[in-house]
Amino acid sequence: MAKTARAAAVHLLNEVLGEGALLGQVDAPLAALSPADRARAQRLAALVLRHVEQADRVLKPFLRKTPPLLVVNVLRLAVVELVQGEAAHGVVNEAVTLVRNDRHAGAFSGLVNAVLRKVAALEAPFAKLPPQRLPYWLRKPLVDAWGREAVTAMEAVQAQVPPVDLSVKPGWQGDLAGEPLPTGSLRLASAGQLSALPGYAEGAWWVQDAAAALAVPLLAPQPGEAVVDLCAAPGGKTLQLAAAGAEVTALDISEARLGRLRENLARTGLSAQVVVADALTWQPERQFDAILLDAPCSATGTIRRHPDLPFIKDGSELAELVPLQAALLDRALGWLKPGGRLVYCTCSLLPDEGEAQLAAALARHPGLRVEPAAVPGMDPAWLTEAGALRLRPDYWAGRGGMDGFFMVRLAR
Ligand SMILES: C[S@@+](CC[C@H](N)C(=O)[O-])C[C@H]1O[C@@H](n2cnc3c(N)ncnc32)[C@H](O)[C@@H]1O
Repeated sequence: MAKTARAAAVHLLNEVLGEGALLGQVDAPLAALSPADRARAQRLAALVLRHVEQADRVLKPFLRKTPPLLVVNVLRLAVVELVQGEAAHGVVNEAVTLVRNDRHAGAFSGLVNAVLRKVAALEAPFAKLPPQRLPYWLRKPLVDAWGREAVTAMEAVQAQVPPVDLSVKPGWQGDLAGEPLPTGSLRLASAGQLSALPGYAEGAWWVQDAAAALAVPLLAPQPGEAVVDLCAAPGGKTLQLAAAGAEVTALDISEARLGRLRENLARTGLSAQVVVADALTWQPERQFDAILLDAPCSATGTIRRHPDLPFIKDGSELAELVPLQAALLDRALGWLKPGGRLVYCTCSLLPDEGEAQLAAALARHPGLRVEPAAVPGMDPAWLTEAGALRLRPDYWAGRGGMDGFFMVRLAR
């Protein structure tokens, strides 16, 4: 069992890079740690995942053969910490101890010591290296869609620790230091312990990426309107809909994820009717003024917040996701009242889950039309030719970027 944050970080890396586990779903290595050390372990693991490629390039000249994964991950963590300016003796000593204490890797402790002393003597070892590249299966379609320069800019943003964005309940007068973004979110440069911030206990705000927060303004829910949020959990968009005064039905197939949605509603004092169901078979008893379909997707727009994704996904799930998105959209369109509107969105950078999905839906549904996107604070450059919003991590790069999203408002 890991006794220090660094040891736990190495175990987390072993699970992600060796077993293909999602970083957020690995708990065992964290079990014996204090909350502060758990957070540090997760932060360190995420930091390494943002720089695996550079760390490996720095290490390569010093390794004749590739050591076992645990040793490699100890070395990667140490390199990244040295680059961050951590004191060399502490970093090197703990790396050596971690390896020495491992039953299978103990013999490599001398190598670790020798390699890290050489790395510690280098000046700014990452300075001339490009940001970590996305894997080929993802990079290729992104370069085809957005161009090489844009993809490099996305990779540069994905290498940075992202800021924390909050959606604040309308009318809250509390005092929270942060950068008010043009679209209404509040951006915190360094969040620290969120639950200690003003307004947390009274549920005055919730964490939600600034790009994710645009789908609800695009739908523009009105007080008293009947709105269904399909694929609602964990509920960031449900909270926005409820805060706008809509009568919200929040549906999701996952009971576990809806548990988090219920907690979020309870903390913020907002209300919604919660339904556990498969949207492909659910039969609503009414039609809706507005529908939000935040469809399951590759989540490739969220890599800046989830640097583990490029290492565990291979694009194979798209073969199921793309038809599922189309089926959900076809079904949801049938639940709109005459004159109603639907927002379809995905946190994906891939046109197959966005622009192409829209074009196919317009071809399948004669009479369906796009209502060109207009949300407060939006940059006209985000608008596609078809009238949808294409949001990318490299937008607002100087401010810390935003998650990648596609969103479109449809009516018929
Ligand atoms: C992108 S996430 C939704 C995020 C959420 N809208 C938010 O803002 O917090 C997609 C959700 O779709 C749900 N989902 C996947 N397939 C579904 C289906 N057939 N019916 C209903 N929900 C589904 C997943 O459980 C997941 O919670």
